[in-house]
Amino acid sequence: MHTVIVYESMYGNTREIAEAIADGIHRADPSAAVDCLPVTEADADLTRSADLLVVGGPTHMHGMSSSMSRRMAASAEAKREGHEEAAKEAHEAAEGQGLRTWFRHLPDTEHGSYAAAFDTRGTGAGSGGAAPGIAHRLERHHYDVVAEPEGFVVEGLDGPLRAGELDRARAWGAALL
Ligand SMILES: Cc1cc2nc3c(=O)[nH]c(=O)nc-3n(C[C@H](O)[C@H](O)[C@H](O)COP(=O)(O)O)c2cc1C
Repeated sequence: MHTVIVYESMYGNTREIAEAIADGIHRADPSAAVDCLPVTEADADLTRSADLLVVGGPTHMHGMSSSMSRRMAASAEAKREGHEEAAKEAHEAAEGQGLRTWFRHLPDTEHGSYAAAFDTRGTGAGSGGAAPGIAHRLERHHYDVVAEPEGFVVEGLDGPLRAGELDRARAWGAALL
């Protein structure tokens, strides 16, 4: 069983959730091969080799990020004092491709692979979520989406994650197997 986890992250919270999901899969099946990598490094050969493809990103404007929302995220961070390192990372993420572009180049799966989608999102009731849009795109590429799209909560625009979300991500990952 080979799992590939692909994430987009401006401030690092979605990356932390992705790594916790990988950890949960490892704990559930120590023999499972798990690759966890940013969307800028996930090429077609790797995704083609996956039996299970897990994709996640931050919620921006109620859905998946766009090049505009990623630029907004980078400039919001640049205005915050003491956040120089985070602002640099957000700027680099904004310059690179996001999940929408990545999906345009994702080859259809040829052997009916499984998939799942997650996002990070704010605490508000009407926060929306990126995961339904991600799941929809996975289905369009003929993936068999095996779990309800899941959202993990961040406390502020740039985090931190709400207490308990990393444990919940580990459990969610383990339940995918
Ligand atoms: C431009 C922008 C728009 C956002 N819009 C929403 C939103 O509509 N709903 C929501 O729950 N969170 C929203 N957020 C908060 C993000 O979900 C949060 O920054 C993200 O989960 C952090 O993940 P990351 O650290 O991986 O980038 C927005 C953030 C930015 C920067």
